Amino acid sequence: MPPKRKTPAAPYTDSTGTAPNKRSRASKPDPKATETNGNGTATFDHSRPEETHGIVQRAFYPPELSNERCAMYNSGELPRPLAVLSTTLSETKSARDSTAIGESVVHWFKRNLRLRDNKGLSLAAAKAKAGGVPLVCVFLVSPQDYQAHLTSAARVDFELRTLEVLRRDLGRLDVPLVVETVEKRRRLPGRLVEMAERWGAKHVFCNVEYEVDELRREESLVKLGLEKGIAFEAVHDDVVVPPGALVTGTGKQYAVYSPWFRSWIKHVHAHPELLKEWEGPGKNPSGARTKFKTLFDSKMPEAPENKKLEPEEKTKLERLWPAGEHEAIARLEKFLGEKIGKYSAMRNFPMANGTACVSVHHSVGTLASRTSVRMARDANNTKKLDGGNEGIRVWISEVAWRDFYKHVLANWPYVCMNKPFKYEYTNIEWEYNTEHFDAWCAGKTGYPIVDAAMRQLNSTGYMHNRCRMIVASFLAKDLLLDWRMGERYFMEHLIDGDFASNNGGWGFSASTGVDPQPYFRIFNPLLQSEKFDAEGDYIRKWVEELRNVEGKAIHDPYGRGAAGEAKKKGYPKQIVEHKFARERALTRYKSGIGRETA
Ligand SMILES: Cc1cc2nc3c(=O)[nH]c(=O)nc-3n(C[C@H](O)[C@H](O)[C@H](O)COP(=O)(O)OP(=O)(O)OC[C@H]3O[C@@H](n4cnc5c(N)ncnc54)[C@H](O)[C@@H]3O)c2cc1C
Repeated sequence: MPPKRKTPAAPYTDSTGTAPNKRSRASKPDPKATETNGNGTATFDHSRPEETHGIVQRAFYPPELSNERCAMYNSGELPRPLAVLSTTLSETKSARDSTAIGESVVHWFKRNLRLRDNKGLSLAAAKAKAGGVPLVCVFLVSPQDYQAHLTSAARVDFELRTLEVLRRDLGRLDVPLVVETVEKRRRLPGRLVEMAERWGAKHVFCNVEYEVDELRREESLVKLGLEKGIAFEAVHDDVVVPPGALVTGTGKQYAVYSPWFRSWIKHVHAHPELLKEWEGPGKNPSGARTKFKTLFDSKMPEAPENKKLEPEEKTKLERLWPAGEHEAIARLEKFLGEKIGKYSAMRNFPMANGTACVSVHHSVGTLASRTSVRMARDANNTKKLDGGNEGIRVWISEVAWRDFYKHVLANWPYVCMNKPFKYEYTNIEWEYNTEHFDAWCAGKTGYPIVDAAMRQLNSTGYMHNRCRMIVASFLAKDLLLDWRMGERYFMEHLIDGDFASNNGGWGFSASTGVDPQPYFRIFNPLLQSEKFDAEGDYIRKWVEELRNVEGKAIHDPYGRGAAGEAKKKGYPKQIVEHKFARERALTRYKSGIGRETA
């Protein structure tokens, strides 16, 4: 039975932020509605804030993991899901390798919605070609996965638009793309195997996803497949360097970015094949269209009801974020040709338009990070990842952050179970002030830079990286709200929502993640505003109430002589005072760390 709680479609406000932001209230689950989980058993614990505030989604998951179990993942007493999948793949290798070709080969698209440079697809196409059989492609829409993973309506829409492009491109090669909705997520592996059987396929390929649910699903598919005589292959594609490949001198996984990045560079230079471009699929044998006629004719499903955008939101996002891999490559080429040289100098200024804006493509997989890194390397005069053009070097190091957070996710899987990387920080006593949370969501905190950023997110599904850091720090440190509420809000609104990068970014900003900086590094929102939006243009763009405010008053209208104008336009006063909030955060963090788990 599907979970009862519905996550409403994310509304997109205009730049005034005055459109009713239903979303912020709706993000808090109705306790009554979550009494029943996906398995039909009542498990909601009203005494636990992480449940009442929708951080742990009991409709899909067990209660918050204990610190003791986190420690067991670290000590190896509990096996990591990626290790379990790898073991199953190696134990079944000979059985899979000796599986006969069948009548077709299947590629299962997930977050890799492109033909170009797609490892799983390339291997599937090569297998089909060698066996002289058609390639058949499939994408399964899973509404329960969208809910469990808090996928934003903007992203669902982007995915479906991308699938249209993919289907058109595959059709030109006489390759069918079947897109089908599977209502119950538990049914998904069985449905995929049924489809393969129906198409006479003995080989199914996909690219690995590193979230725990997905790794476990892939592992079950390897076993289930073999029971039915089907070889299921899951390969590394979403990262440049597969998780686990980089270890410290003492054989441990890196938990700090800088040494990890030096090791990443060395590894990629030593293994240039990691950046090789995977060949795209060729044309299917003649006869594929006749044999699979019904598959070519199948209809594209609509977004699930609770993930539908309003028509005007849809039109706006289509214009802002055109879908498909051709658009992704065009954006990347434009950035490499025109902007990358100044990336290092401009990347921190939200109004500078100095970044690539390709995160949605990396996230949905219309662009492989491998492709991005290779193309940037080739544009460098050293033809290497380091040295040469500073902008290129720095941009590659930013794309590498994406790999880094996937490695963190694979190596510390409890970050995917609502626990912070520093799990001992679970015990910090957070505020669960819903008025503050709602003000943050709606961009009405009285801190113009925070409000501008939140309104950019609510309006476009995107926020500049510097602003993501500012608003995340503000939520966790100034409002002292449980950072996981902010993490959730981001996932429900970002078009580029990616679990690993989002969780990593929030952990970094809340000092609960893989950041060697201590918790007492607290952003001052006013100083951040003055430094990164010195003229206030970003604020004026997004906070309509302050459009007429001139000079330095834009950063703090009530404190710098623009109170009359701000009040007249209905702009709120600061909901907390930074100095007080900073001291409160320092005290709470200090006393929370080391406290015994409840
Ligand atoms: C609190 C917080 C939450 C975030 N949530 C997400 C998220 O859900 N999805 C997401 O893709 N990024 C996330 N980021 C990272 C970053 O903000 C975006 O990737 C970036 O703003 C995308 O813009 P761009 O494509 O112009 O980036 P560019 O600066 O051009 O960088 C190129 C690419 O490198 C990768 N990248 C850059 N910075 C980071 C980073 N800090 N972490 C991981 N990858 C990075 C992205 O894939 C990006 O497209 C988050 C950061 C923070 C601080």
